[in-house]
Parts: sequence; C-alpha cells; structure tokens
Amino acid sequence: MAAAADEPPSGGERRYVIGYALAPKKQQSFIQASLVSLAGGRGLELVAVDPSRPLPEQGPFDLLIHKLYGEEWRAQLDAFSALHPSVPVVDPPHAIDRLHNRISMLQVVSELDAAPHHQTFGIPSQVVVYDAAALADSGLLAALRFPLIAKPLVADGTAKSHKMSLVYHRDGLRKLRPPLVLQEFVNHGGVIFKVYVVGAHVTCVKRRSLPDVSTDALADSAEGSVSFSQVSNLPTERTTAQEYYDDVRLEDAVMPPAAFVNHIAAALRQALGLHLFNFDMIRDVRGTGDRYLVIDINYFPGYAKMPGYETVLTDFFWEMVHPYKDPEKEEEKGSNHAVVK
Ligand SMILES: Nc1ncnc2c1ncn2[C@@H]1O[C@H](COP(=O)(O)OP(=O)(O)OP(=O)(O)O)[C@@H](O)[C@H]1O
Ligand SMILES: O=P(O)(O)O[C@H]1[C@H](OP(=O)(O)O)[C@@H](OP(=O)(O)O)[C@@H](O)[C@@H](O)[C@@H]1OP(=O)(O)O
Ligand SMILES: [Mg+2]
Ligand SMILES: [Mg+2]
Repeated sequence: MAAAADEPPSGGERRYVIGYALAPKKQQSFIQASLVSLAGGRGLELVAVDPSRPLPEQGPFDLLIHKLYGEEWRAQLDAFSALHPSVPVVDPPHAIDRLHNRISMLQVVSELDAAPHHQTFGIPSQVVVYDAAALADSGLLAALRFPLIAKPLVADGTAKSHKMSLVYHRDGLRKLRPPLVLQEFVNHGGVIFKVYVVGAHVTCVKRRSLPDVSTDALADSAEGSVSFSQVSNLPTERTTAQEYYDDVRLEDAVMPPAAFVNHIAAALRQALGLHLFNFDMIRDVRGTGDRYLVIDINYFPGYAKMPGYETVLTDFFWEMVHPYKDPEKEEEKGSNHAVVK
C-alpha cells in the first residue's frame, strides 16, 4: 500500500504527492529531471497517474494536474473529486472545454473589460462556418476583409486541429473543409507574443509568426490559399528552410508593456477559471493605435519552453497544496488515502 501523503518522511518534513496525467509526448517534454529534482527538494513529489486504473487505487494525492480528454477520464476525475473534494484538480474539465472551440475560446476575450492602459486589446473579426454551402454565401463574408485565416473550429489537440490555411481571395475558400472559423489575417510584423500563465505567474515571450501579407501579394496570388501548421512552434533561429522569415528580426521586436499583459492575463484567468494556459497575442500594425489582438488560447501549453519553468511550476505546486495556511484545512488534506484491503 502506498504511504499516506501526510505521513512525515524520516526527516520529519511533510511531503506532498502531485499526480500528473499527461499524454506520453507531453509527459516527456514537461516532466524533466530538473523539475522533478527542484520540486522534490521542496517536498513535492511528482507521480505519474495511470489513467486506465481507478484513481483511488493510485493515491493518495495532494494535487492532480492533467491534460487528458474523453468521457472515461472525466468520469474518473468526477468520481475522485466526489471522494476527495479538498484535493485540487487542475483544471476542472468543464472549464477546459471552452478552449476546445475557437469561437467560445475567443468569446471570453471579447467580454473582458477594457484595460486601464494606453494600449487596447480585442480579437480579430471572425465568422463560424458549419458547412460547405455556407462558404458560398457572400453575405457571410460581408463583415470580413481578405486575407483570411481559416482555422478548424475544434481545437482538441489533434494534428488536424492545428491545420490552418491562409486565404487570399474568394476562390481560396473552395478547398476548405468546414466546420471552421474564418478570421481576418491581421498584419503584425511577423512576431507573436506568447503569454504563459501559471496561477498568478505570467511570462511573455516573443516568437516568429507568419510574415505580413502585402497588398501586392494579395492581388498576385494565383493559389487562392496556402496551408500550414503550428507555425508558432518554429525554432527562433533562422535556417535556410525559413528564408521567408529572414526579414523579421525577432530581437528587434518590442514587447508589449508588462502591466498591460499582466492585466489581460489576470482577467482571462478569472474569466476562464483556469490556472494553466497560454494565449497568443499579436500587435495590429494596420492602424496607428497601440492595439493587440488575442488569436489563440491553449490549455496546459509547452511550459518547458518558458524560461525558468522549473521554479515557476514548483512555486505553483507549493501554493496549490498550501492554499490558505489554515490549520483546519491542512488537517483535511491527505485524507484521500487509497483504501486497499
Ligand atoms: N488572425 C490572425 N492574423 C495573423 N496571424 C494569425 C492569425 N491567427 C493566427 N495567426 C498565425 O497563425 C499561427 C497559428 O494560429 P493559432 O495560434 O490560432 O493556431 P494553433 O494551432 O492553435 O496554435 P498553437 O500551436 O499555439 O496552439 C499563429 O501563431 C500566428 O502566427
Ligand atoms: O504538447 P501538447 O500536445 O500539449 O501541445 C501544445 C503545445 O505544447 P508543446 O510545446 O508541449 O507541444 C503548445 O505550444 P506553445 O503554445 O507552448 O508553444 C501549443 O501548441 C498547444 O496548442 C499544444 O496543445 P494542443 O493545442 O495540441 O492541445
Ligand atoms: Mg497559437
Ligand atoms: Mg492553439
């Protein structure tokens, strides 16, 4: 039988068990030796959860983190929470659901109050297209200006959900497969800002993005549309294969002010009810104002790419298992011991 999580080890220090349920690829990138060791040094033990086995058999846990989907996994989490209501599950599946649809995902952003800053933020104009017949409807496009970016409506982590097309003119729409979102492609200087949120912590980094589309390119494009996938995961160095991006100097890109970024991150965190996510933001270079657009929100993104991720995540785990420093609450903790006869 597993030791009780609140049983002090021989050193007398309380240890906490953090169960993680992640797909193999995610586990490999996120659970690095450096994180395991830093967290371990603070009494936070990272333990892999086997989603195919009942959770109560695998505990006790003081915190569960996960990025798995499906009805069975959901039922597992619901049953676990019913049994151990005081153990945080980061994050609740119903809150993550909103990020699996590219309309509901950005709807949250458009409902936020304006930032108390000189800069403004919003989302690009977009419409949802459910079937091929709707693509032929000219009324649908009345509110949009080309070029457009076509994104699968569902953002469920599959390779298909990351496959996008840049659409230069009407003819380019024919090849598309709904359901999808047609969003205005906004020129933004080829640089994207990725804002990583881990509880109250916020880190903004810059990455290469799609280059701006010139009016000439728009007029000349014979293709009508071009497809691509996960462009924001391109390496930051220039390679010969990336000659398209050579005119963008990432190091020259000016970051948005930290206070502004922090404001949006905090507001989103509250509105979404999530602890672990990132959002992609671009600076709209079309107008003269200092306007930023949120174009994507991802649950439990690639934190290992965030500078100092081990410290940030360890602090977060610590805070999650020490929520109020309330002695009564502390007693409740660790009560999810496996019942093994
Ligand atoms: N409205 C837009 N205007 C300009 N460029 C955009 C727009 N939407 C997306 N892009 C570009 O396309 C890329 C992919 O779009 P998006 O982030 O929505 O896809 P994703 O597959 O969900 O990405 P991620 O890997 O971050 O989950 C962005 O990183 C950005 O470079
Ligand atoms: O590993 P995962 O499958 O979670 O992939 C996520 C990926 O993280 P990784 O870098 O660890 O691959 C994220 O990258 P960054 O935004 O942090 O650059 C982002 O692309 C998410 O959209 C992906 O999640 P998905 O949308 O596919 O669920
Ligand atoms: Mg993105
Ligand atoms: Mg995404």
